[in-house]
Amino acid sequence: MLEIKHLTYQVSDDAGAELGILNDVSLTIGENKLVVITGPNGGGKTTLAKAIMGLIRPNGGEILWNGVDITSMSITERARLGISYGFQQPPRFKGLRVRDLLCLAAGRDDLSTEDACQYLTKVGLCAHDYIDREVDTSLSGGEVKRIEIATILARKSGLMIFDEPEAGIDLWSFAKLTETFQAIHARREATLIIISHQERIINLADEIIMIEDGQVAQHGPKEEIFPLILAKTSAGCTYLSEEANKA
Ligand SMILES: Nc1ncnc2c1ncn2[C@@H]1O[C@H](COP(=O)(O)OP(=O)(O)OP(=O)(O)O)[C@@H](O)[C@H]1O
Repeated sequence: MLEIKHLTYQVSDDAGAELGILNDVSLTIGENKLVVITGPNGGGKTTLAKAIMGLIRPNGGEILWNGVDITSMSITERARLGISYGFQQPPRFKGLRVRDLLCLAAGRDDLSTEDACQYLTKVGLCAHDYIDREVDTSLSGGEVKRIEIATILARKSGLMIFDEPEAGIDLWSFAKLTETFQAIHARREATLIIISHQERIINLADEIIMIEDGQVAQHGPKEEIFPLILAKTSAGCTYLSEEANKA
C-alpha cells in the first residue's frame, strides 16, 4: 500500500517567491491496484511521481510504502524496496546495449536471451532486432521509451510508476503495451501507477486520480471519476458529451 500524507513541494521563482508545485497532497493506493493519474498539463503529476521515486525531495509531508516511511530514503533504497519509475522522457545510455540494461534491471548477469527477449516482446519490440542495439541516439524516442518500460518489467517491482507510457509510441506497440499492463494487473503482480491522458489506459484503471494545480482534484473508482472528467473536458464537443452521457 502506498500512503501519501500532506505532501508539499515548493520551488523559488526568479524573484525569490515560493511557488507551490504540490500543495498538501494526501492519497492512499491499495495493494496491486491499477491507478491512473491524469489531469491538465502542469498540474503536478510528474512531480508527484518523482517525489515517490525520490528524484525530488518534498518540503513537507510523508510517503509510506507498505507501512515503511520512505520520505528520506535515496532512490537506490527505494528501488531495493521494489519501487520503479519510467521517465516521461527516458535517458539514453551510450556504450550500454539493450541486453546489458535488461540484465542490470533484472539484477542477473545470466539473464538468458530468451528471457530478455520476452520483456522486449511485451512492449511490442522485435527482440531479435533490438537485443544487441546500443541505447544511444540511434534509437528513436518511441524505441527508447519502450526499452525503458521493458527494463521496468524485468525489474519485477512491487510498485511500478509509468509516466505517459503512450508518448511517442505507435498504435500497434501501444496496443501491445496496454495488453501488458492488463496482464500484470490481472495476475495482481504489482501496484501500477500510470500517468496518462489516454482514454484506453484510463479505461484499464481501478481508480483515477485527477491532479490539478498541485492538488488532488478527484480520486475514486474509474466508474465514478471518468464520467466527471469527460463532462469537464467535453464542453463544446458534441461527440464527447454523448460519450459522457453514455458512461
Ligand atoms: N524545478 C521546478 N522549477 C520551477 N517550476 C517547476 C519545477 N518543477 C516543476 N515545475 C512546474 O510545476 C508544474 C508541474 O509540473 P509537472 O511536470 O509535475 O506537471 P505535469 O502534471 O506532469 O504536466 P504534463 O501533463 O504537462 O506532463 C509545471 O508548471 C512545471 O513547470
